[in-house]
Amino acid sequence: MRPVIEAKDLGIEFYRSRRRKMSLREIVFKGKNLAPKDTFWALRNISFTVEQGEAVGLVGGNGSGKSTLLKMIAGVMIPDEGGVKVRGGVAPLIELTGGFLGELTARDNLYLAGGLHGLSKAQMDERYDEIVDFAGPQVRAGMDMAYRHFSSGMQVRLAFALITTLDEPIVLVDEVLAVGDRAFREKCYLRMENMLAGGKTLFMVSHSEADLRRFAKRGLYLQQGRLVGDGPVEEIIEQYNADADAAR
Ligand SMILES: Nc1ncnc2c1ncn2[C@@H]1O[C@H](COP(=O)(O)OP(=O)(O)OP(=O)(O)O)[C@@H](O)[C@H]1O
Repeated sequence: MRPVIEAKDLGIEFYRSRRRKMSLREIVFKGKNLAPKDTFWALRNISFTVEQGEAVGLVGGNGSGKSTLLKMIAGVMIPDEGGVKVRGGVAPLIELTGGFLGELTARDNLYLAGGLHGLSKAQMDERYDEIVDFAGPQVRAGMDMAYRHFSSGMQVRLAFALITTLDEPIVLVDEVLAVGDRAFREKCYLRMENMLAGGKTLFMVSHSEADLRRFAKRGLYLQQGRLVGDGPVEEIIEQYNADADAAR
């Protein structure tokens, strides 16, 4: 079977700071910015494949490139080198805002996001109650409010309820789950287990060993933008912990 995610020599370069303004002298004499390009590779030479139904946990220190990798798989960031092929749609929960628009009501955001993932208004009507029930009574009470007035926990509740209700075969989950309260996290865990049992592919970022052990069979380990580990999740956690201990 062909892999559902196929990253090949993936790389992305970022500016460390905003490009500085050109000086008058540069404009007059050169017409171009003489400052050296202050960039770095947030990710480079990243290659891996994920098969359908796999549960992969991505680990790495702060700033190692985890969220950036998720965004490239989701297609919201474009690599500067190499590429990532994704077969089948992706439902990403990668930022608190979940790509939702702050000025629109939560309800309009749901329909808009559903539409982006190929669901018609009638299909969203059918799923609306299931999504909002899962998100909880506070969210239901706020569905006609501008999304930006939602607390961060409420935002995650709605975004998680939505992405796990879509039909997309690949689900990406960033650390955002940590924002939910305990009762909600437990509901999310059950839903993630059901999704995996149903054959969906899960790609998650987590700093929680318990979560990684519970959901991921395989681990990928990023260190300063390089993929330094790919194997059974238990071994990857050990490798990551050993490096963290050595760095202390
Ligand atoms: N749009 C951007 N422009 C410039 N630099 C960026 C941009 N997005 C991320 N970075 C930088 O790229 C690096 C990787 O960031 P990323 O958010 O992917 O790390 P992470 O592993 O998810 O970190 P954390 O565990 O703290 O969430 C960091 O140095 C970050 O400052």
